[in-house]
Amino acid sequence: MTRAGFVSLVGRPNAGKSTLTNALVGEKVAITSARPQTTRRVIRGIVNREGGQVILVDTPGMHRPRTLLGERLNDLVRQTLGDVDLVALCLPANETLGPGDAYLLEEIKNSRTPVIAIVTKSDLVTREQLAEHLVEVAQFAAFTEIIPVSAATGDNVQHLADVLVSLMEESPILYPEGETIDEPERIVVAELIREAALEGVRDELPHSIAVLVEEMNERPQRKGDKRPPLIDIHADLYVERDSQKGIVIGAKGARLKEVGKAAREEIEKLLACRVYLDIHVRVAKEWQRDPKLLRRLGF
Ligand SMILES: Nc1nc2c(ncn2[C@@H]2O[C@H](COP(=O)(O)OP(=O)(O)OP(=O)(O)O)[C@@H](O)[C@H]2O)c(=O)[nH]1
Repeated sequence: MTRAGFVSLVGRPNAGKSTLTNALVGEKVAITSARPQTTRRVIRGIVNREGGQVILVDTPGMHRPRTLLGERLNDLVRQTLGDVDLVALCLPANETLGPGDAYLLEEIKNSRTPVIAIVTKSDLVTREQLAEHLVEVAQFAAFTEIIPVSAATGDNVQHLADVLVSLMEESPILYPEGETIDEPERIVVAELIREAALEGVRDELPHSIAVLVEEMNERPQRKGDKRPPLIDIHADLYVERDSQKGIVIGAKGARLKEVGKAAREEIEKLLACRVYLDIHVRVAKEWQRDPKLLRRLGF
């Protein structure tokens, strides 16, 4: 008999949730970033082990809602918590426990879902510091399990995967094996473009970029052509102000060209195909407060 179920990784911004999701799934599905609050969508990865399967839900970082977007994010987090079999609270080994963690823990308790602690980024501290941190975490709440892990070095990642599976209910596997992404490709592609567009200009454009993939079509291939299929992708990149449009495009379009190249390479890796990528930069004033546009952007 196998075990299977849904697990939600939660934690304050930058706790290492996306990186850990990638390490567990073994493929780039969630978008990692050196900056907080970039994971805007619930992206699932599927972990297959001998004993069963865990479907990972990567939740956005919790933060105080400032805009409509923020409110939706927090709704999403709450909705996710009640919907899963297990919540794993990610607590970075190199940071002290804080009010943010207490707030999250309270939210999890309200959802009545079982909770374990994952102490992330274990490679960033000494063994002594890690031991001290584990004691602190044990005193913080009655976790079913506390597991230290490093997504960067891979240390303990496989053990964590086994523990997650062992905590699931007995169940047949929920998704066919080999399937690793439970997310429309367009959304993942949009995230890769957004990530490339933010590279190097995060301070100037904190949360002001959104990407919508308008079209994604495979070109008919000539008979006998052995190359990977070619996919045409047309995407709109939304900024809030004209000045931001200038930043994204750069002098004579140089920066947008680089963004397009970086995004294209990532998309080609992900989809194992060739990509023709066309990005249009548009100004949508206050898009974060526009419910209609937010809905179109998938929030
Ligand atoms: N040294 C080290 N760095 C890590 C590890 N895991 C994540 N990081 C780094 O920590 C930063 C944040 O990681 P993310 O995975 O984006 O964090 P997140 O919790 O998904 O962040 P949000 O999207 O803001 O919610 C990135 O710069 C990662 O490279 C780890 O195991 N070791």
